[in-house]
Amino acid sequence: MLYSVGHSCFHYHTVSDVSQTLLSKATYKRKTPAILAFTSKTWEELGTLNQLATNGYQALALDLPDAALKFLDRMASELGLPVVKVEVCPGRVVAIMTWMGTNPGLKSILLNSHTDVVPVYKEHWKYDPFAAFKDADGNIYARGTQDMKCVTIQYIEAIRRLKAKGQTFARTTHLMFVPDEEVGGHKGMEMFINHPEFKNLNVGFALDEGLANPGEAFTVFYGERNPWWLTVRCPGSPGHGSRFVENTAAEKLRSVINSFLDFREKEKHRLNTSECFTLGDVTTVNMTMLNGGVAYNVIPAEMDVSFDMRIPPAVNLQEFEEQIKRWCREAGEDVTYEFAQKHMNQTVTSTDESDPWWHAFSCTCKSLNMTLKKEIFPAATDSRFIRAVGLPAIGFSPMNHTPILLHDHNEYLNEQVFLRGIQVYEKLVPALASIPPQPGEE
Ligand SMILES: CSCC[C@H](NC=O)C(=O)O
Ligand SMILES: [Zn+2]
Ligand SMILES: [Zn+2]
Repeated sequence: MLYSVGHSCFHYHTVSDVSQTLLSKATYKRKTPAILAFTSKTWEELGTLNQLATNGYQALALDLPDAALKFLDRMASELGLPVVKVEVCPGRVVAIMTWMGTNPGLKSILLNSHTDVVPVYKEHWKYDPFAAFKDADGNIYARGTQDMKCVTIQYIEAIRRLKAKGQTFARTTHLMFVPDEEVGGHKGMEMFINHPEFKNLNVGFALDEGLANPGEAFTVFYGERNPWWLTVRCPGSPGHGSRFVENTAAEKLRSVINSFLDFREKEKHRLNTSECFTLGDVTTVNMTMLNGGVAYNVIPAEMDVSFDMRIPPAVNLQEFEEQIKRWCREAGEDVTYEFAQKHMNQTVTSTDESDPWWHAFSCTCKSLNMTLKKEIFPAATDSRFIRAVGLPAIGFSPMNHTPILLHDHNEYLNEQVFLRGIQVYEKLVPALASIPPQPGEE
C-alpha cells in the first residue's frame, strides 16, 4: 500500500502524507506545512493527484490504498466473517469485520488497528522497509512491524484459531481497520466515532495499539497525554540590519523560546529525578518549527515559532493555557498564539480490579504469566477518540523484550514475540467476549 511520488522515492500511505511533503516543495514553501496539512484547504489547493502529475509531480500506483482493503477482504473471506466498509471521507475507508456473539444484545468487543504507516528514509534501513525481511535471528524488519501491522495480524490470526476450534462467545467481536491515524485520525477514527455505523457496533470495550517494552513486562496504556500544537507569532518593528531597532520580532521570539524551553528543562528534570515517573507523567515541549526573515539586512516584521506539547491527563489545562498566555505577554507587545491541535479530553480508562473489562484483561494476562506495567501513552493514538465518547479503551501491543522502534529506521519485531502475541489474543478475546451481562445490559 504505497504512494510513490516522482522526484523522490519516499513511500506514503495516506493522501495527507503526500500532500504534507508536496507542501514543503517550492510553491508552498512560505506556509507552514504541518499546519496546512491539517486543514481541508490543503488538498483542495493542491488539486487531484492527476493535476499534480501534470504539474510535474509524477504520481504512481494510486490504486494502492485499495490493496489494504483487498487484503482485508481476503482475510474476512478466509475467516468467514462479513465486512462492512464505510467511506468516512473521500478516499478514507473504515473496514469492520464482525464475529457475531451468541448474545448479540450484549455490548461488543472492539479490536482496533490502523492501516496507515509513517514514511521511511529508505537509505537508513538495513533492508528494504517494505519487503518484511527476516534475518537469521528471526527479527522481521519492515515499516509497521511494531506500528501496527503486528497487532492487526495478531487479531486476525487469533480469531482464525478460535474459529477453527469451533468456539463461540456470548459477546460480538468487531475487528476494525481505520485509515489516517498517523496524521491525527481526523479523517479516520475521529469522523467514524460519531457515525451511526459506529454506534451500531454497540461497543463496550476497545483494544488498540500500545508500545513495545524492552524488558520482560508488557506495557498497557489506560490514558493519553493531550497533544497541543501551537505557533507563537512575534511581530516587531522592521528596519535596517545595521541598527539597534527597538521592539524587534527576534527579541520577543527569544523570550518566547526561553520560556517554553526553560519549562521543558524543568519537566525533563522532573522525569529524570523521579523513580516512578514515565514519559506519560510529565509534559514534553519541543520546538519543532521556526519561521521568519526575508534577507540578511532586513529586520523582519514577524518571526514565528511552533511547539509540539504533550500534556498528561492530571494537568489542569486551563491553568496551563494561562501560563502560555503569560509567556506571550512577557515576551512583549502583540505576541499571539494559535493552535493547530488542541486536545482537551482527559478521560482515562479504569484499571480498577472491580471494572469487569479490566478485570478480564488483567486476569488473562496474569494467567499467561505476563507482568503488566500501566502507563499513560506519551503520544496520541485513536484510543483518545474512543475514550472521548465515554468508552473504555486499553492501548496494548503485546511486544516485550523489544526496543521501541515505532517511526524509527530499521523498525523490527522478532517472530517469536510476534507469535506469542497471537496466543495472547487467543486468550484475551474469549475472556472479554465471555464477560457475563453487566447491570444495564440487555
Ligand atoms: C495530534 S495528532 C498526532 C498523532 C500522532 N500519532 C502517532 O504518531 C502523534 O504525533 O502522536
Ligand atoms: Zn500506530
Ligand atoms: Zn505511529
